Amino acid sequence: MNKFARYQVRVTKDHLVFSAAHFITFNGNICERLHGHNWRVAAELTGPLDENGYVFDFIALRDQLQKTVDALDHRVLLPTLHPKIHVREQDQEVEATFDNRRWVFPREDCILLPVENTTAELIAHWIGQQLLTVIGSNAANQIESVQIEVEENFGQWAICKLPVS
Ligand SMILES: Nc1nc2c(c(=O)[nH]1)N=C([C@H](O)[C@H](O)COP(=O)(O)OP(=O)(O)OP(=O)(O)O)CN2
Repeated sequence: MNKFARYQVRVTKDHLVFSAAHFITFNGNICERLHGHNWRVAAELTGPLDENGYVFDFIALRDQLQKTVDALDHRVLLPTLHPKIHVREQDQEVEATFDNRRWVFPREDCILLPVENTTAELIAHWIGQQLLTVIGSNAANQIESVQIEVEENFGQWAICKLPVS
């Protein structure tokens, strides 16, 4: 075996897609209108081979990623760390405000994400963190990094690579 070889596994599937609504701010004070995308997700893990000759079991990776994707599907994505979009949970509803604009959604239709803006990059970051909490490096695997790719619109991908300590 070549000791300098590096291995990766990558998973992407037609069903690793979530349909969700969001709005972001950009260039300081511009806030988009609420709109939706069919976001496609791919994951890639890097690390040494285990006794099976695996970096990580594709099937376990696919199934874990599917759980996170399903949690986002048919939801409104709201950022809880945005400096100007204020998100408040109230009984059965969630209220979001930005300057003099206000949106109210049923609580169960929303997912509140601890991100500063629901950009594809920060959604990819959050998905990567979710994956790491479950499959993080341990005795059974020695994953070195997790890379999540999120396609917001055809051919428009954001990629977040998280090193595993
Ligand atoms: N690097 C990033 N760039 C942009 C992001 C992002 O998350 N990361 N997001 C946006 C907006 O969300 C924008 O709404 C993207 O929507 P999209 O539908 O792709 O843009 P268009 O309006 O050009 O597409 P239509 O198909 O014409 O609706 C922008 N940039």
